[in-house]
Amino acid sequence: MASKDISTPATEAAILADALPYMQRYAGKMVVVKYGGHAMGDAALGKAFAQDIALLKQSGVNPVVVHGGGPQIGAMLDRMGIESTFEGGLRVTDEKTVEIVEMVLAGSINKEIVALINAQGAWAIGLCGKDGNLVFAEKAQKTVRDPDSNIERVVDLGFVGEPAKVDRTLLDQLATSRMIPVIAPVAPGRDGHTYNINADTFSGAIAGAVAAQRLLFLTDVPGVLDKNGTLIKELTVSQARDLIADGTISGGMIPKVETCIAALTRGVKGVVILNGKTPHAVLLELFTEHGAGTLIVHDPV
Ligand SMILES: Nc1ncnc2c1ncn2[C@@H]1O[C@H](COP(=O)(O)OP(=O)(O)O)[C@@H](O)[C@H]1O
Ligand SMILES: CC(=O)N[C@@H](CCC(=O)OP(=O)(O)O)C(=O)O
Repeated sequence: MASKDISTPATEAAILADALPYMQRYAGKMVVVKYGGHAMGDAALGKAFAQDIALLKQSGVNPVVVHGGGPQIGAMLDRMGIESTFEGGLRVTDEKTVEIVEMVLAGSINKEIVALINAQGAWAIGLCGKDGNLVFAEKAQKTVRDPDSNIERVVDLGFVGEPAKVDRTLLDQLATSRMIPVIAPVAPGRDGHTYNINADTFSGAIAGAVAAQRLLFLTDVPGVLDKNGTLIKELTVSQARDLIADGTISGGMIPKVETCIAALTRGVKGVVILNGKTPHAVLLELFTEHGAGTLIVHDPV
């Protein structure tokens, strides 16, 4: 049965009017939106995302988009017959793999998102860590704890980087212009190599450097789920650490939650993991009372 449209001019006006205090709260502030590879791929959802970003800028907010593309990199590596493995949610990245990663992230996906946003009458500009000295990487040092034996071991992830330095100059300049930065998570190291940085980690570093008002993670699940698959609406830092330690949070959710914790420590005001498959998830989260997903908060003092 088709759903009945119950909106009237009065209810539509009320929705717009209700958005006013939220718009005022975020006006002139930086909001970092991490657009995960799993949230991409559907044309209607992509358009809704682009409309949200364009509307944020139009209303005086300064959105900074950082995107992923893990599944898309995986598909390209498959096509090229290159095997790929993960350790603790991070892709082990050799010389051949980092070339493909840069091509897929800073090439095709970055430009697709820029084009989507610009199709909404906005001015998006595609960047990666290399542009304007935005981000310098250093080789990631990663230890992984085996959940069965509880033994920690050091893993060599190859050309996987951690953001070591973020220079906000370019982002500040763009914030005073009509431009919306769309950033791919690859960055140069001081050693001249290109490094593959997990997009969650990268977005956390950007959000920390600009002291973002909000850091939103758009993914393919409603938020952090408990062992029964039920959404956890609010999670303290210690509860989040416990869920990683007992294996409830695994795979790609690990860097996301670790980034949330680090971002809070760096002074980001609020971090939320939410379902990017909900149309207009960004607008609903920022400009209405219908915020969804998991809000990560400091431990009570
Ligand atoms: N406790 C959990 N709650 C929700 N998702 C989880 C949890 N543990 C692991 N995951 C996995 O994390 C995935 C999201 O991370 P990831 O695949 O990196 O997405 P993205 O591409 O959006 O960054 C989910 O699709 C889910 O499979
Ligand atoms: C080191 C590392 O794992 N890098 C990620 C970068 C892309 C990413 O993080 O994309 P999502 O946000 O869609 O997962 C990768 O190679 O898949």
